[in-house]
Amino acid sequence: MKYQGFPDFDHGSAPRVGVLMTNLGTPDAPTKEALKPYLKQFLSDPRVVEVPRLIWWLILNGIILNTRPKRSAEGYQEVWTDRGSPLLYHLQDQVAGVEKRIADRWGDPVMVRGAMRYGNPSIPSVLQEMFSAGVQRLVVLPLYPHYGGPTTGSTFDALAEDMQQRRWLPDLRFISCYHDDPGYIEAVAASVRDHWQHHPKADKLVFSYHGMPLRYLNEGDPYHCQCHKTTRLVAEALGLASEEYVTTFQSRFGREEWLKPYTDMTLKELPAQGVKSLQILCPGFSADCLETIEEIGMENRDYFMESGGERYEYIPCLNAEAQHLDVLTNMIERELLGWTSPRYDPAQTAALADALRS
Ligand SMILES: C=CC1=C(C)c2cc3[nH]c(cc4nc(cc5[nH]c(cc1n2)c(C)c5CCC(=O)O)C(CCC(=O)O)=C4C)c(C)c3C=C
Ligand SMILES: [Fe+2]
Ligand SMILES: [Fe+2]
Repeated sequence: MKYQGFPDFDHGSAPRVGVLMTNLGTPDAPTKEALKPYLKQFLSDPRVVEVPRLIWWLILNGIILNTRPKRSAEGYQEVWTDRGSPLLYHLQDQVAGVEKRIADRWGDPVMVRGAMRYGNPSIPSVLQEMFSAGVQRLVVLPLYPHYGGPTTGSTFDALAEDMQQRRWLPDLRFISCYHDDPGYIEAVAASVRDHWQHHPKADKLVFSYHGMPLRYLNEGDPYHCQCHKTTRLVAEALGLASEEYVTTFQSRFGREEWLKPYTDMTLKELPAQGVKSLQILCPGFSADCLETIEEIGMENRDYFMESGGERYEYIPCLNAEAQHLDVLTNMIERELLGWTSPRYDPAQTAALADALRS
């Protein structure tokens, strides 16, 4: 059978609206055995590594997958919790929070689920669950504020690849970015203001975003511009002058030139320029993960302090903070309009019925 369907579909059953929230992915355990298949899936994606396939296959299987899993597993061990990987439990909390908000306003026809682009729960397995439950209209929200081919673009590929196998396709709405959404900007600014309530302002506020090869920007990826726009809008909301903040790019991988300035190099240079205290945030990540907790919270702290820095504070991601959940829900609700309507409050409906009867 070429196309997968639901032969036992009950014609006439009520169609449902679904919301799928996705993030990048994470290994099932912080071990080199679990890292190897995870990194293989991730790094085999041509959206992530744009290198001719045969050359990359040799490098990936001959070198990277023999060395990187052990090193990455050590990093994951530093951040692993009782609930597993932070990226996964934050996604679970974000989904639960949005689900509750949507259920309160829209009722049962809307089904909210979370999935990971790589690893588990996989996008195909969650789509199968949603379509089996009768979802015929689907809103997809990749939890990346900034559009990037390796992240958002790749998420769309995974959806498309799944749907190429299906007989009955849903209506589809895909939120490709929200880097300048006023609610998101305000939530990021509020997280900084909140931090300033308990810690005096530092010499510099560093906005650190995940990097990508410079080549992707030169070939038209909007990610770099969107990151700079977020920084500008948050800085405006905070009333910062241009010398009070800087945008940097982290998590370089491989030998190619990536977006600059690099976070690690910048932090090593700042103390010599008179910056002794800094606060750093990662607005490109909707949830804390290896790249923020370990790389920014630990590794880069050491670089700054060893180079003469005196105070270093990491401001956490928005995670499942109430304001963030409101922002995500608002974005989704804008997409739901026209597909379904907010349900009536049952008490109000009963009162109206009583009033009509009397
Ligand atoms: C190899 C190239 C990579 C590109 C390009 C890239 C882009 C990119 N990534 C994120 C967000 C995340 N990356 C995460 C982990 C991660 N990223 C890479 C490589 C590239 N990323 C690797 C090899 C890894 C795995 C960890 C490691 O071995 O170092 C994560 C998840 C972290 C977790 O806790 O599980 C996120 C999130 C963005 C936003 C982005 C560019 C737009
Ligand atoms: Fe990455
Ligand atoms: Fe740009």
